[in-house]
Amino acid sequence: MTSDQAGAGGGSAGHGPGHANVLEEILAGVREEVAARQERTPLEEVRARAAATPAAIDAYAALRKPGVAVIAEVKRSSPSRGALADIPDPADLAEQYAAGGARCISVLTEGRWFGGSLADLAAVRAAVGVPVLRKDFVVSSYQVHEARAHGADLVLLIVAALEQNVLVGLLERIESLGMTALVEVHNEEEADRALDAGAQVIGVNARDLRTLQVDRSVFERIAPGLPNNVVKIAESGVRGPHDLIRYASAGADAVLVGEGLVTQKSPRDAVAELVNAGNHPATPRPVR
Ligand SMILES: O=P(O)(O)OC[C@@H](O)[C@@H](O)c1c[nH]c2ccccc12
Repeated sequence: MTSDQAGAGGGSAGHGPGHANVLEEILAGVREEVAARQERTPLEEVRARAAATPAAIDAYAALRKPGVAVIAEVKRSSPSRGALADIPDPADLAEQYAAGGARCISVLTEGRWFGGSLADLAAVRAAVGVPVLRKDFVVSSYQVHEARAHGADLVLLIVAALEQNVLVGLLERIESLGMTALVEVHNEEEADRALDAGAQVIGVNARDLRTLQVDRSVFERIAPGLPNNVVKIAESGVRGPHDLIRYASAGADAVLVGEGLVTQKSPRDAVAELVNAGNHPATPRPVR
């Protein structure tokens, strides 16, 4: 077993009874949590809060600036690795990321598996001026309105979790609220579905959410088939500048990094090291 496969429950992490894979198990829990929140706070109330929130930042423009962008993630734990870091003050961590030059901050808001919350999102939003991503398993427009109400500029949509018509509907909802959708794929078929849906920002996750295995070559396979106007984000498996440069060589506009930052003594310095590698003249740039 490699270190990427180790963690809570070992190789069978997350395979609960009645679920074909980890993603299905997470989604079942998320649907329950969303229903419970919607009982407490009706959609109309969340909509009103979203409407009263300052306008979203243009994340597409931010991610297309020169140099490989670093998207730094606030991540306490994960199904594959278990507990990663305490993070008592997510706003402080986000400030360190921004000071290190992060172009964007990703905040896990899923609670059961990743230890995140919407309160973390709001705290990070209040602390930094760069775009903020709601990283969660979004399956309903209720969650999109929640994202905006807590200050998100970007919302993750995972193609493997969504029927095509739902993917299209959620993407339109995200854009209608002035936000940007980060559409996550893991294979060619999902990439085609993301493009068909109109995605402008596509994340290729090296981790298969069904099995939790990491394969960094997935980005190299999929990225060359994406049009130049699409922002290409390499997600997962960045442990240092070497991985960023490898992803950049395959056309990455940005890398999304969680574990490789939260486990560092100085997250600020760790981000700065990646940002410097992404700005280095020898680091390949995407062809426009
Ligand atoms: O910790 P890593 O290997 O740097 O990975 C970060 C990010 O890619 C990962 O957290 C992630 C990518 N897609 C997701 C979807 C849901 C939850 C988490 C994720």
